Amino acid sequence: MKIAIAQFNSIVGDLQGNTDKVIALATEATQAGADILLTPELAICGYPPEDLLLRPSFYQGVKEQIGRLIDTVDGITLIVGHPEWSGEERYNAATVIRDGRVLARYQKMVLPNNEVFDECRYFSPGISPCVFEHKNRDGSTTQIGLLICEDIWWVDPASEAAEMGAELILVPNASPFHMNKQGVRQNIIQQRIEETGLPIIYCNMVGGQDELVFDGASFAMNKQGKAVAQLPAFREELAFIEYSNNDLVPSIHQCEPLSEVASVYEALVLGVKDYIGKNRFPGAIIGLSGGIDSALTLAIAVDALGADKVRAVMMPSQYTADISLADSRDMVGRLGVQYDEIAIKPIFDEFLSALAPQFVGLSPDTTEENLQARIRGTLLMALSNKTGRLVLTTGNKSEMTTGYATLYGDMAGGFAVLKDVAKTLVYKLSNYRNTISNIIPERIIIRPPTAELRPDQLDQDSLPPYDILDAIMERYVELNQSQQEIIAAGFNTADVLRVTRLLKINEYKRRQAAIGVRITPRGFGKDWRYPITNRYDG
Ligand SMILES: Nc1ncnc2c1ncn2[C@@H]1O[C@H](COP(=O)(O)OP(=O)(O)OC[C@H]2O[C@@H]([n+]3cccc(C(=O)O)c3)[C@H](O)[C@@H]2O)[C@@H](O)[C@H]1O
Ligand SMILES: Nc1ncnc2c1ncn2[C@@H]1O[C@H](COP(=O)(O)OP(=O)(O)OP(=O)(O)O)[C@@H](O)[C@H]1O
Repeated sequence: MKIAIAQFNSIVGDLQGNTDKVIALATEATQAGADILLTPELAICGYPPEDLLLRPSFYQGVKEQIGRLIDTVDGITLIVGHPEWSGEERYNAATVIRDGRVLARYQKMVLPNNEVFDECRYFSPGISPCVFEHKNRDGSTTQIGLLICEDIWWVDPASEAAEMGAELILVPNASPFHMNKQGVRQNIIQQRIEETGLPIIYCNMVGGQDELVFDGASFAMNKQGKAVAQLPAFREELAFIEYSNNDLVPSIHQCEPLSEVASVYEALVLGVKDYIGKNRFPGAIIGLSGGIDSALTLAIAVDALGADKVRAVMMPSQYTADISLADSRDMVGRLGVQYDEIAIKPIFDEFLSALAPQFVGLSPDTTEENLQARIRGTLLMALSNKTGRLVLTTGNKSEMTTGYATLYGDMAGGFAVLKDVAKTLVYKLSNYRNTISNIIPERIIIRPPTAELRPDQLDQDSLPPYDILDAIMERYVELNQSQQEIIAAGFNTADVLRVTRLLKINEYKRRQAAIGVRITPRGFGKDWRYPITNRYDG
């Protein structure tokens, strides 16, 4: 038996387009001699469809596409995921289609409702395992167990399928990327294999969907828990795996895993590519400052979209150092992107003179700093309106944590590329990208970070050193540790209180921030729901 795994990039809500893709993949797999085609979770509607799942008409559209698949797909057993409205209940389902009829339908039994998942809002859990019979070409049969994504993270669904006689388990998935996720998945599958003694094929979707990036990286493991196939991460692939003598046979698909920094870089590139592409923007615009955040954002945008779709704008003020201008020119020269320089001093001076009567007797403070950031934001948004291109914001996770960014200033824009990337990781990613080709000038990487909003300003004057800030942030935000636990781990009390206080008082900024790619187990997106009005310290 030859099983095809289609790790493909669906678009949420594009019922017809996704179904067209499944039909094309089924044709290709049939021509290659495959007996079964396994596609990802909810392949027909994309994942996560969120509140589209509350609309009855959505299910009607899905039903029509399933009808098309039943009528069209021929000569192969197709396993396809879709939402199902049955009686009073909605399910996360997968249907097995063969020769113009439905062979089996499975309703996901374990619904994830943590991290970025909220499937209990939409679906009821299924109650029956699904094992269907596959007729082999030699007349023998194989019993196949079908589970969906979260099911395989728990003991019972796989064990129940095994008890019902399954000889092989197939799992469609929509499992989003975060750092170190693939190792976790492989361990989980190995545990299920140990418990059931059955080989497992894990087919994951690939592509960006708003803040989530799905990395694909589908794989298959034999009865010994040994990988017999490993598909690539972050790109589509149709792969074939043989099942014979009651086990999966080693295949030619053996992709080496990416390093952690490479996988984060690829996730950011795919996240930008799909957000811009799937939302049909003609390109992107970035404010380029000569600092590392905008330099890395520019590199990612060019890798995602191509140089011809990216435009960089340098907007010097009286505080802009000569090296900031020189390094910006150097970088755009290396990349070949369209580059403009717009001086903001005349505009800044006009604002200050308009406000002079109101500011009499008041000394300069962050007001003037923020004005500069807001002038830049206004100019970038004007270019966005005129060209249709999306402004990419450049703030990183350390800045999002501490509120070190200006509302309607450098926070103005549609997609925050580095929103979940700590500043220390910004450096690692920049160095990594330069190992592929040297596009970020060295001085941008080694100079101390500065907002250049007043004379001789350095980030480190306002914030703890980034290695300390980032470590406290990870413990508090991602690991849910308390202030006391972080202090007990050896961090300076004043630093811990400062970072956690800044985090708390800047919740309002995060609520108004653009979405961005999630690359950690806990980003400031779907999985971060803190109250703004909040008296809790701890
Ligand atoms: N709880 C709340 N709910 C709703 N709104 C609230 C609020 N608290 C304040 N606000 C509003 O927000 C305003 C303050 O926010 P905002 O105007 O953004 O200004 P603010 O946070 O005071 O200042 C921006 C900070 O970011 C730094 N910065 C700016 C630009 C770039 C960079 C960089 O290096 O990347 C750093 C800058 O040096 C400064 O320290 C208040 O005036 C008030 O109107
Ligand atoms: N002179 C400038 N020209 C164009 N854009 C700018 C300029 N200064 C700041 N920006 C925009 O505002 C963002 C915030 O930058 P700022 O320099 O204040 O802090 P930063 O966090 O150190 O960022 P970076 O490392 O990119 O400089 C920049 O990433 C850039 O997009």
